[in-house]
Amino acid sequence: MRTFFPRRVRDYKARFKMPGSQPLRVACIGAGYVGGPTMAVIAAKTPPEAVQVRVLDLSAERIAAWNSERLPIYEPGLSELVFAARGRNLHFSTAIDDGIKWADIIFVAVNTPTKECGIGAGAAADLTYVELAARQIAAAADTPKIVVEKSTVPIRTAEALSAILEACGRTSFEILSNPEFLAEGTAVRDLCEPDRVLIGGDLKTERGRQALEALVELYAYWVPRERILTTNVWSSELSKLVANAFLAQRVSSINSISALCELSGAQIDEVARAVGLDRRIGPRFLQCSVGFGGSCFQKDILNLVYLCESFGLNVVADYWRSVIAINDWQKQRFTARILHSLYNTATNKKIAILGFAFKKDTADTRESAAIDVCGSLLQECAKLSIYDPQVPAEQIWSDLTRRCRRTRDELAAYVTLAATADEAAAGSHAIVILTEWDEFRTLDYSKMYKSMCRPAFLFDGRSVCDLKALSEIGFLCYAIGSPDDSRIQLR
Ligand SMILES: NC(=O)C1=CN([C@@H]2O[C@H](COP(=O)(O)OP(=O)(O)OC[C@H]3O[C@@H](n4cnc5c(N)ncnc54)[C@H](O)[C@@H]3O)[C@@H](O)[C@H]2O)C=CC1
Ligand SMILES: O=C(O)[C@H]1O[C@H](OP(=O)(O)OP(=O)(O)OC[C@H]2O[C@@H](n3ccc(=O)[nH]c3=O)[C@H](O)[C@@H]2O)[C@H](O)[C@@H](O)[C@@H]1O
Repeated sequence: MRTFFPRRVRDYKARFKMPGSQPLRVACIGAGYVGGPTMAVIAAKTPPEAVQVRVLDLSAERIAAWNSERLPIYEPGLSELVFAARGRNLHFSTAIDDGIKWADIIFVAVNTPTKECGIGAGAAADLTYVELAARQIAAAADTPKIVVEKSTVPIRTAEALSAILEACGRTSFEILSNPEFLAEGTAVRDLCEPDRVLIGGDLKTERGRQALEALVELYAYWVPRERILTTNVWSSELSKLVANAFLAQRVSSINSISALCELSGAQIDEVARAVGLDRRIGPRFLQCSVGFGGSCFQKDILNLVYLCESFGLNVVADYWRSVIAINDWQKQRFTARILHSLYNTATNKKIAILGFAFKKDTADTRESAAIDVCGSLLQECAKLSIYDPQVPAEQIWSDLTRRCRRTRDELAAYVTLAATADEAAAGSHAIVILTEWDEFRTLDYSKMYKSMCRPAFLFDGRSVCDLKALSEIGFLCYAIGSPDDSRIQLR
């Protein structure tokens, strides 16, 4: 059989124990939320004699953090994995060219944000970083490589990658698509026990099949074979966008119904439970909220919309665009409700913001609903006291200065960062819950109430509170999807 890759790539799993055999060399360009945890799990799940992993990034600061005691991202269970594998078969480095030369398999897990200018601005994916990574690989590689598209990319990006690599490189490349489905906050669990691993490859050529099999073998160390799905490259690329679009669509669907519940007397949790018990629908992703955030849902739907439009499928594009429209509306609706309840003026009123991350168990704030809600309240000249258990202060300042287009000094008159929820609430007119951190479920709300102005309001954007208990304490409450507290002014 003709072989294209070094011997250690073929059947390495069976051979690694043979004297003189070398481990498979895996590199990853991009040490972010995906590259870091994914490589940590590969290293943790494979014997060092069989697999060695290098994570590469342009950012010296990020790499230094991965090599330190304080990792650059917060993810439950991650530090334990990294500390155990680091130096054994997991290495973090800025020596990108070296890493490329060294590797057999190179994952590309760089960022693919929404384009900010030019054709497709505001919708298409910006593939600058992917292309740069491809050019770096082409320039440095001198032996055959398997290049794995891990970043989320538009359909047919592999074709562009292949063209760049083949045109500029001195060796041959095989491109695989292997999109990542981990969710932040549960990344380690998702990677260790994935619902599926999706690998797209060129099934028509022997070389393509060999590359695909090498990656399957790598995952097969810990993922049952039946959960490793192989498809053609285009199906794999598109499946990732579609999976995110479907998830986001569920959140927008339940959020749209939350508005109806508030006006009609139905209770969103009860509706979601009743609907989700139908096995055809299922119970997950039916939690109403102030709006979905995170770096990917909006960007990937926009990407899908752009793709549909470029194929002339405008009705399909409009359908998916409405998922984002509902999300934007939900955030605006929530903020408007706060304002109306506070007698239509928030000027100089202290408001306690509990939670700034886009979901619990992460310090990530990308596209967090909190940024929009806080930004709108600041436009109303409210004084915000923000508490989040994980998000660093610098991140909050950076998000708010960008959102409000004001300097930190200008904002400092209106924003303070609190060290505890109690501190944020003291002297405030209202508590606003924007992230579903577990600790917000068990706060001493009676104590907080005593330290607040009267009437004391609580706006729950995440359904974490027991509204009945809070009402008994004396709070005037509004929770998304719950029938309105008749004591609150609505218009
Ligand atoms: N964040 C998430 O939960 C998920 C993200 N994804 C996708 O994975 C990709 C990466 O996302 P994140 O890890 O969140 O991004 P990130 O922004 O956290 O990390 C990307 C890293 O790539 C580095 N980088 C960019 N160009 C480089 C180059 N040429 N050479 C070396 N390093 C380079 C950046 O310095 C950065 O550290 C995106 O396409 C995203 O859509 C997929 C699933 C989940
Ligand atoms: O491509 C990606 O980046 C990832 O995007 C999401 O993961 P993530 O954004 O980390 O987190 P989710 O748990 O999906 O939550 C996204 C947003 O939806 C919100 N959400 C989620 C579920 C729900 O029922 N209600 C709800 O409002 C969350 O609070 C959060 O703001 C997907 O779940 C991952 O499969 C995917 O890999």
